[in-house]
Amino acid sequence: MVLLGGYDIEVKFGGVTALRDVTLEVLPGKIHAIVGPNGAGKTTLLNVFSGFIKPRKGKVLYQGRDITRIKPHVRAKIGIGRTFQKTSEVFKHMTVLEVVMTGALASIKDSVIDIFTSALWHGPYFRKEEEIREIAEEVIEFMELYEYRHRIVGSLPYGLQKKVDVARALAGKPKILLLDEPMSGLTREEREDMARYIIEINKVLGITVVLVEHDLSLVYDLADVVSVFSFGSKIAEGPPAEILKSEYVASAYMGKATI
Ligand SMILES: Nc1ncnc2c1ncn2[C@@H]1O[C@H](COP(=O)(O)OP(=O)(O)OP(=O)(O)O)[C@@H](O)[C@H]1O
Repeated sequence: MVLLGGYDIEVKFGGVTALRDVTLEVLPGKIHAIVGPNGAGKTTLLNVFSGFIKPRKGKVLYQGRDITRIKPHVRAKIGIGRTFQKTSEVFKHMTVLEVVMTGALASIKDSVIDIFTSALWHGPYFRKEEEIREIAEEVIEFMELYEYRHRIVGSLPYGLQKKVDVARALAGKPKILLLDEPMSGLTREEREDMARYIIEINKVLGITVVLVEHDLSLVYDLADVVSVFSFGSKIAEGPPAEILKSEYVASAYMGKATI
């Protein structure tokens, strides 16, 4: 059964068609990479999956349910987590622990902490905060961020900021994690480190991963399936060993290195 699927998706920004009749199905347990040149529509598709962009046409199904009109925070609650290309300005001023705790809020059943209730009776409020902190601490441990947990995110090197964003998304206990270029701007060593976490997230935690990535050699090593986008359309899909060697795909990259 398909875990998350977009069907005949069309997105336009003014005169620009960012996605044209795109259908993409993500199977559970896989690492599904999305590649393509700049402006191909990769981030737009992640935004459609996570609910930040509503498609003009088409629908999004999650575990067989139509979620096309469901808001991003609700999608996070039902198991669709995501990271962003850039760390948000808000998160930059918070500590690592605080940022990861905001992610954990999504995994708590009733995450709206009711100030009124907490003023009357401290029990539920503190239990929830404790639960949130526990989830955050677990994820911080998993991502090996312990020594940085009280550091302000904006003061950390870029590679660590990317790790914090992955940790924030993981704390929401997603069933599927949408990673938007988690390795861009990282050093070779940091990229290898991030690749290791992605494998662990998938194999150890059992989380399905959708990975938007420019580095084709990493995709070759990591992904079970790769979808290639060009000018808003999906032009190829299949196992990386087959797809990334095709002449057609190479020409879509217009001279960019393939494997
Ligand atoms: N908010 C927006 N307003 C206007 N145009 C947009 C917006 N977001 C994306 N676009 C346009 O839609 C097209 C697809 O963009 P998108 O960011 O999805 O591509 P991408 O494949 O993720 O590229 P990159 O690899 O550079 O991140 C591009 O032409 C882009 O300029």
